[in-house]
Amino acid sequence: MTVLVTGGAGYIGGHMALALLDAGEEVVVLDNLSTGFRWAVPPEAKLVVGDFGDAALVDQIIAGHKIDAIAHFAAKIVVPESVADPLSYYLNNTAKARNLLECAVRNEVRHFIFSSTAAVYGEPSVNPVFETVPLAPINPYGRSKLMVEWMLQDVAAAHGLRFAALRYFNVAGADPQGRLGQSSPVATHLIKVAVQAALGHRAGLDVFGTDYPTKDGSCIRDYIQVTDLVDAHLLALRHLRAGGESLTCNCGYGRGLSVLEVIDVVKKVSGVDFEVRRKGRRAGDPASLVAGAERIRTELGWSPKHDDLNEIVRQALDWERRLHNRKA
Ligand SMILES: NC(=O)c1ccc[n+]([C@@H]2O[C@H](COP(=O)([O-])OP(=O)(O)OC[C@H]3O[C@@H](n4cnc5c(N)ncnc54)[C@H](O)[C@@H]3O)[C@@H](O)[C@H]2O)c1
Ligand SMILES: O=c1ccn([C@@H]2O[C@H](COP(=O)(O)OP(=O)(O)O[C@H]3O[C@H](CO)[C@@H](O)[C@H](O)[C@H]3O)[C@@H](O)[C@H]2O)c(=O)[nH]1
Repeated sequence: MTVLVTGGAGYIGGHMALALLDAGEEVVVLDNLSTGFRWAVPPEAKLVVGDFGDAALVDQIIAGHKIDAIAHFAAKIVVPESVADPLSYYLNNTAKARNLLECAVRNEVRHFIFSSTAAVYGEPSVNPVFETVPLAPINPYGRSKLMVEWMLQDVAAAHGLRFAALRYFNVAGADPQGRLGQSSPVATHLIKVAVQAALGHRAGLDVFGTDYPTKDGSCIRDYIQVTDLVDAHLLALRHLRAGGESLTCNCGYGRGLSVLEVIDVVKKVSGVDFEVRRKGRRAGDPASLVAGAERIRTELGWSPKHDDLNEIVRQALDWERRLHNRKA
């Protein structure tokens, strides 16, 4: 059996391709390389360069490779961009996901793993936030993803497909073996940006908002290491293949860290006191977002192995150095 990984040339999908191959699975990556990289796809995986919304191409891949599961990572992921250009998010993340689901149904692919996001919660009134709270995304990115969760529920009810919708909190770190990491030159993620500042690859860091109602005024997030995250996908795949019910789970540690705390750890681990500028709030940022993290442990037996922020930052630093050297 073969797993189709959409977005497998990107950050998280690339780690998933590695993890699947490590587990002895066959992997086909479908990626249009809009933000991903050809070199990020492991050589043992087959790479098809194309669009996951291209139904004829997806039909052909499924038929040609005995695909029994689709792990759907491909998406546009930048929240402020989704505010400025919502229709491109509803096309890429929602409308094309509908086409992909139609292909899955038509070709009787029974298992579907979807990269959802904590952005479906919007600005939760209580943290940690559990899967059962009412969903109220506050930006087009979150809405474009929530609509896919709804489609999955409806498709699962009507057809023989079962799904795992995994709501990632803030993904960080890199492959512990140093094979891959976050590679986008324009990434906006806090740990990535802080590490680049520490290595002198960008001039310092702006803290977006220090007047939030939090312990130190900066935003609180739940940072999950990328290998721990893809482990959850392997467990979800096993669960679905064993006949388990569809499920929706938060993926986080249940631990809130402030922006300023993260910056302190990056400074400590790197040994560099880079410039930090206190700026105004960034549009669309909720004050706190921490996972209620029990369901994934009880439903899938998941337990994290890399939940130490020092280790996560070390991995991100190591990867950033490698990336810089490979470009040089
Ligand atoms: N990074 C995070 O912190 C985070 C948090 C929550 C959810 N997610 C979700 O995880 C998934 C992966 O995110 P990432 O951080 O690896 O992003 P990424 O940009 O590194 O990867 C996305 C990949 O999808 C590909 N892609 C985009 N549109 C495509 C299309 N139409 N056809 C084919 N390929 C296409 C890109 O080329 C890229 O390789 C996304 O669905 C994202 O919404 C990420
Ligand atoms: O240069 C920076 C970058 C970020 N931040 C702050 O750091 C926090 C985390 O920001 P970021 O790393 O950009 O992540 P989020 O905006 O929380 O979004 C991430 O996490 C969400 C789920 O929680 C996912 O849906 C998104 O795809 C993913 O980018 C926020 O308070 C930002 O304002 C800064 O202060 N300075």
